[in-house]
Amino acid sequence: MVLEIPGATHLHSGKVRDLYEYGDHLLMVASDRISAYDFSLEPGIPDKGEILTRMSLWWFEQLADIVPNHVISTDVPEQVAGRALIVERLDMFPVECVVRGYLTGSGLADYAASGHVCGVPLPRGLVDGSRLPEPIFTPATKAEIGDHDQNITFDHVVDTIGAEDAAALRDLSIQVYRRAEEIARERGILLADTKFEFGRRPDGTIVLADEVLTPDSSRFWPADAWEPGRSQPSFDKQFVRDWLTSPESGWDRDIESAPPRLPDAIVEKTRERYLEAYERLTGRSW
Ligand SMILES: N#Cc1c(N)ncnc1-c1cnn(Cc2cccc(F)c2)c1
Repeated sequence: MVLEIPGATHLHSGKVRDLYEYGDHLLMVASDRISAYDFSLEPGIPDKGEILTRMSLWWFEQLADIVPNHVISTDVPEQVAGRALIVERLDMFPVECVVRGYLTGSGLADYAASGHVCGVPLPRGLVDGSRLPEPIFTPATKAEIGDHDQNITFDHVVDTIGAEDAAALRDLSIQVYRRAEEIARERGILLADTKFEFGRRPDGTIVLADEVLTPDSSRFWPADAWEPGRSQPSFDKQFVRDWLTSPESGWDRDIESAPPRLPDAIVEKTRERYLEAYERLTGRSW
């Protein structure tokens, strides 16, 4: 459901966020929607959009010394107060800048098939959840709605945007990941991987855009439950995943039907996990 927002023209909707033209700028709106197993679930998680917007803002502040960002203002229309940002309109690079510090998901699948991820060779013997010797840049192409991003090689990025910008995005992405991973780990959260989007200003400056380092753009794992060799619990989505895959939900993931509505208890526990992630990372109380 696209909101009618005075002064804003709807541009694009993702699974959990919406983008609007807003004068000379853009309005990026985070919904309370949550997605799992490639479905947008019902109901939304109360305050999720605001919690993740505040988290993203906090990260932009922590990273401002190493990379400029696109945030212009938080003075947004009343309808989306707290869960939207006015951002600078940039010329976006058509690359999902993924950095992985741990091996799982599509990275693990590529590694199992080839010993490489996005053309990057990895040591033998790694398992689900293994920490990588060094964080790796594993870019992807932006998928169409409903499709998965496609992992690509660095050379493909060079062919797409040129060698200078490709190297700049790689180096910036890894530098930002390293800083964020250390901050999160000190607070008991493992930043397994994350996805950045960058754009360019008319003067050529490369700017960190989109949302950053939220549980929607990253894998957040509780550090005290980390155990390589199996699937790691998600910091924020594990209650949802466990309920959906339990007999109680009656959902059969294999027949690709839409999942049932989440029970209130699961919604509330999930809201508390987003709050816990926000308060632990930022040190700020909600
Ligand atoms: N951020 C940013 C941005 C910018 N600062 N300038 C120009 N374009 C974008 C832009 C275009 N698509 N997206 C992804 C996106 C974000 C939010 C909600 C969505 F539905 C989809 C980002």
